[in-house]
Amino acid sequence: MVKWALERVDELIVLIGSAQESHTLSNPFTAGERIEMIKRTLSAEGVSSDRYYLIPIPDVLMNSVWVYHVKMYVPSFSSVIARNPLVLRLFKEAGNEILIPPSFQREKYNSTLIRKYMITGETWNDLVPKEVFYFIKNIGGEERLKEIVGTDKR
Ligand SMILES: Nc1ncnc2c1ncn2[C@@H]1O[C@H](COP(=O)(O)OP(=O)(O)OP(=O)(O)O)[C@@H](O)[C@H]1O
Ligand SMILES: NC(=O)c1ccc[n+]([C@@H]2O[C@H](COP(=O)(O)O)[C@@H](O)[C@H]2O)c1
Repeated sequence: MVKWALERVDELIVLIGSAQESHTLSNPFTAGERIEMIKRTLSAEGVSSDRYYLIPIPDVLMNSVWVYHVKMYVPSFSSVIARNPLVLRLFKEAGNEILIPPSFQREKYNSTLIRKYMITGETWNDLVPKEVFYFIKNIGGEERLKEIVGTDKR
């Protein structure tokens, strides 16, 4: 997705959404951990860090003010790249230009499914970049998820 975007824009701002969340089933990793995973992957892929920013954005309770909240955290930008329907809707209503990237085998690369595999012990190493796989292994990510959902056997 980042490579697709960088073919179309000079500089990319990657938002780390729901940045306040961690240690939950849907967002098991801290914003800082997510930043590390993305940075390690992009570095291994030869993407220069001069071309992107990684900016954590906590959620707000009111969708109608979210775009203005995002704008407070990021440098000025010319267009928005997203697939999430709510994100597209909110930026469109705020008058921003939208670019919708293609789906890259979304049925296979599905975070909800990958987290499920981490809990059930099914193979997930081929569903994430290897830098992400080793990072999650090293921080005990699978154990964290299993403990959160209460399936850890200890
Ligand atoms: N294979 C893909 N092709 C296109 N866009 C993708 C792909 N995978 C993720 N995305 C986009 O990247 C963003 C993050 O997706 P990701 O699956 O990591 O988290 P998510 O949308 O929170 O999913 P989940 O709810 O399963 O955790 C989403 O906007 C999604 O549309
Ligand atoms: N009101 C809000 O805080 C608000 C609104 C729209 C999107 N978001 C965030 O944007 C992100 C969108 O995620 P994906 O692009 O990964 O689907 C999520 O983290 C979501 O919580 C937050």
